[in-house]
Amino acid sequence: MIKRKRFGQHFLNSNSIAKSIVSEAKITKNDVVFELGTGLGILTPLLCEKANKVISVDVDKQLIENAKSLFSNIDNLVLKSGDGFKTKDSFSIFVSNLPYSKSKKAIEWLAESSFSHGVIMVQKEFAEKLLAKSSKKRKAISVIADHAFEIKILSNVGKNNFSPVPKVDSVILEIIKKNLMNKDLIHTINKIFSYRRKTVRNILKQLNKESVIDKRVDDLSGDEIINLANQILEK
Ligand SMILES: C[S@@+](CC[C@H](N)C(=O)[O-])C[C@H]1O[C@@H](n2cnc3c(N)ncnc32)[C@H](O)[C@@H]1O
Repeated sequence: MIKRKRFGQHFLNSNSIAKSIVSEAKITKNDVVFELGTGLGILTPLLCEKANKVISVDVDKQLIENAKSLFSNIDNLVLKSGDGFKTKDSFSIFVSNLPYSKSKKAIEWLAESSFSHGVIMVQKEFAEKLLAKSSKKRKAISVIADHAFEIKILSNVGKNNFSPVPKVDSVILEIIKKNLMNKDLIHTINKIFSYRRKTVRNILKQLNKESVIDKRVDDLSGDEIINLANQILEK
């Protein structure tokens, strides 16, 4: 099977890590689990054992065909090929070893989606960005993630647990939904960070609004950035 780099196809090869991801997801028989990226299906049957229903999507048709024949005897599994970020399905728990190039998109999409909690595997550097506390390291995605979720590091995963071996190590995170965000708010937070050297007064002036605050974006707390974004969005 050809592994396609552009789809982030580094498959987990450790059954014990797969088991611990599924156990950390705290799935009950009332839950609908959404798995983004079926891959070779290391997590999929384990999720089905715990859940009422599992919807597993992979952008790679070949992988879905493969999973359909492997898991034809599992009756609470729905396999779909396509872009998982375009799903209209509702779910209570999200589980994914994310394709790393789509991590930012995944966090923004999850911030807009209504669900209870999830377990995700991300590149170590991306996890550090999400959890960055100092304003220098903080990015728009750190503020979005902090507003949308409570995030806990569950464990570190070395690169040798994947085939083919990627260049980077990974981290497993628990994400618990705190606030539902909309597209406009997410877009505005990203916009604010494109002006990070400017003061609040100057940012708002540019948008025909007023403020007496002379602090720069880097000097604002996460909550202050959310408030500023909401002020910008006010009609
Ligand atoms: C890091 S692999 C993980 C696969 C498997 N869950 C595992 O743990 O080994 C990421 C998977 O996501 C799939 N993928 C990439 N972009 C996607 C998208 N937009 N929607 C659904 N699946 C996607 C890739 O084809 C790949 O199978």
